[in-house]
Amino acid sequence: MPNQPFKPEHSNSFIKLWRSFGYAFKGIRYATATQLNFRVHLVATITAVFMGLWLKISMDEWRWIMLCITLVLVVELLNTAIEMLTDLASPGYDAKAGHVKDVAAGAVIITALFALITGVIIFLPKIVTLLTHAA
Ligand SMILES: Nc1ncnc2c1ncn2[C@@H]1O[C@H](COP(=O)(O)OP(=O)(O)OP(=O)(O)O)[C@@H](O)[C@H]1O
Repeated sequence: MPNQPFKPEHSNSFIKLWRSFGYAFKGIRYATATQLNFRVHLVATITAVFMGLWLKISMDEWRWIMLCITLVLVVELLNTAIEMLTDLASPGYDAKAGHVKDVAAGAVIITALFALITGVIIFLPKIVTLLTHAA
């Protein structure tokens, strides 16, 4: 039926919950397949986790790294959703549509800078110590 919101049928609440997980992972798979930026963030995430294990960072430092990873991935997913919604609502040129995308991109940059600075603060002194001891 046209103009009716799509609502899949659910026989019980467990199946409803299970399907919600499925839709969420479908969204993450879609972002991974279509968004280069999201794939770059995933590579950065894996690199940060391996560096954390290699450099034996403290539990407190792990908390900061996990916060950065979560923030960066969540903001990138929201940015992707905003971009897609903007393209749906405004397929042609519209200055406001451009501003919407620019503002969302601004949120990604701020989060990525926060993650970068946190990573430098945590990892750089340990790498310098390793290198000076190796020399
Ligand atoms: N409909 C539009 N009207 C006006 N300006 C737009 C429109 N769509 C995009 N823009 C401008 O072009 C920029 C890039 O848009 P685009 O949709 O290519 O996003 P992107 O950041 O390159 O993301 P991706 O490459 O992941 O799709 C936007 O930030 C905005 O400034």
